[in-house]
Amino acid sequence: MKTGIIGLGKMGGALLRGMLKSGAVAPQDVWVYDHHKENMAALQAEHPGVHEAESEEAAADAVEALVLAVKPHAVLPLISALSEGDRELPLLISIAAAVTLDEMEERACDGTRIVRAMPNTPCMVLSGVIAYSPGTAVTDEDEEAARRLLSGCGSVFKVEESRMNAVSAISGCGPAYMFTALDALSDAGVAMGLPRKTALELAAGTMLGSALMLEQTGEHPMALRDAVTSPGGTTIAALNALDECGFRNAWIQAVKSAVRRAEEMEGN
Ligand SMILES: NC(=O)C1=CN([C@@H]2O[C@H](COP(=O)(O)OP(=O)(O)OC[C@H]3O[C@@H](n4cnc5c(N)ncnc54)[C@H](OP(=O)(O)O)[C@@H]3O)[C@@H](O)[C@H]2O)C=CC1
Ligand SMILES: O=C(O)[C@@H]1CCC=N1
Repeated sequence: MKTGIIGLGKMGGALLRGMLKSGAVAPQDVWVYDHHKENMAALQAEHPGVHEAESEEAAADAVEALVLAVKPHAVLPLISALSEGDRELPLLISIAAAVTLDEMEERACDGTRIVRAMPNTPCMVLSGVIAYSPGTAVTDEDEEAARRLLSGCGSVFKVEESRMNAVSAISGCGPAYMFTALDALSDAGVAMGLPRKTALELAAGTMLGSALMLEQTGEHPMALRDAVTSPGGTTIAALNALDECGFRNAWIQAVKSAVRRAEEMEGN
């Protein structure tokens, strides 16, 4: 399917690279547009054949599906601009946090098909998590097309739009929590005398392995945790210290803060 993307920043770049790497789209079927020429040049160097559109409108005219990967405050003005002259738009996939389907549909011509999605940066390595909600004009065929495109980059989940801020706070922002946890754990290793590189490799390998183990065994995380925790041993001492430092509460407060921030951003 001919696919476009407007905004080739951190998330748009990660998503498109994932789609290209997985073969969900072929380079010659891709049109990109970003204010920053260097973003397009970098992508074209990696994936020769990708077309550089002359403008946002040109990208929209060239494709069957168009991903809007601009910052949240830029999404509605972009949809208004694209809709000028009653242009019939391709299937739009917006990945902006805190911009609702209602707001987007209001800016577009009647019948514009819009999917709201929330990906995360691991899409770049085909291990993303992508949630989506279809807008009112989206057909089953559109939904299937969007799923096909996105599923090249990772696991795709359909969610109620009312859940999108919570999803965003878990999986959209989640890589930032994981990287912070990895840095903290490797710092701890360095504090205990390990070389930085070794500490980070141990921490990252452990995070990856634990996530795979959870996925592949289907066990509850606490059952898997118990298997590590020897009575009177070292793990329970560490877990006790995490509890004393408010570890679980810190995660809950982090997610609540992200949701609150998304609510503040909505309508702005
Ligand atoms: N980063 C992430 O992990 C995630 C981000 N998102 C969402 O993805 C969207 C993009 O985020 P992110 O990639 O981090 O942001 P970036 O700022 O890295 O990327 C946005 C890019 O789009 C460009 N741009 C803005 N407006 C236009 C326009 N009208 N035409 C062409 N290019 C334009 C920007 O240029 P300029 O800087 O000049 O405006 C910039 O290069 C946001 O809405 C965010 O909520 C969703 C999930 C995860
Ligand atoms: O920080 C943000 O607002 C965006 C949305 C989810 C991840 N990054």
